[in-house]
Amino acid sequence: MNNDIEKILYTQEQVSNRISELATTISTKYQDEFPVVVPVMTGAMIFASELMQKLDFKLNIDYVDVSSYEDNSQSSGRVRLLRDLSHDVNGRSVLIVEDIIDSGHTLQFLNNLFASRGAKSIETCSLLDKPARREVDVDADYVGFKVPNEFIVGYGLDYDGRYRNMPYVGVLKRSVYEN
Ligand SMILES: O=P(O)(O)OC[C@H]1O[C@H](OP(=O)(O)OP(=O)(O)O)[C@H](O)[C@@H]1O
Ligand code: HPA
Repeated sequence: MNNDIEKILYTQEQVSNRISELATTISTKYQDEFPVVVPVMTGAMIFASELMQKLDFKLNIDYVDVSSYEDNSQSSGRVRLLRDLSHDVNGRSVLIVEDIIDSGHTLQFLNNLFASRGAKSIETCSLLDKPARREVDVDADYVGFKVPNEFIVGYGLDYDGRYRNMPYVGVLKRSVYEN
């Protein structure tokens, strides 16, 4: 285990098994929908690539890149769209794929954006949910795991651009970000 990690919350095997369960649930729901699936870069890329391979229905893959964490561990509440969709979502079902819902600002911003463009339905699948930190009233429709109010890294989640490629979900030691 990486020295900066306090503890492992979910191993690679546990995460992969949960992703399979999520994919089965979502596949039942989306058989006739032909949705646009929208991973939110950069954090969701590792989870989304595994999830999307297990989704068993017709879909388009797109992505957005947004940013709200300017000082690396605190949400600014101001979400910036760094890369927009290439698909028109007017009249389409949209499935947002996130790595984590924390304050909820990112998800609220994306829900509003896609609703304003006339999406037929908007749902979210997030690998992790940290409900203790919610600042706005949004929730994911499909959640892999609820996590405690700690700073989480691995499986796509970063601190200062690092740890995204760790093949497990872990808690970052406070000493790494509290100085
Ligand atoms: O619910 P919130 O408080 O908005 O936090 C969740 C968002 O924050 C992180 O993204 P970040 O902006 O750090 O970019 P990244 O995906 O490139 O790490 C994470 O990947 C989510 O998209
Ligand atoms: O706990 C977290 N870890 C990494 N990125 C995040 N973005 C929001 N919350 C987190």
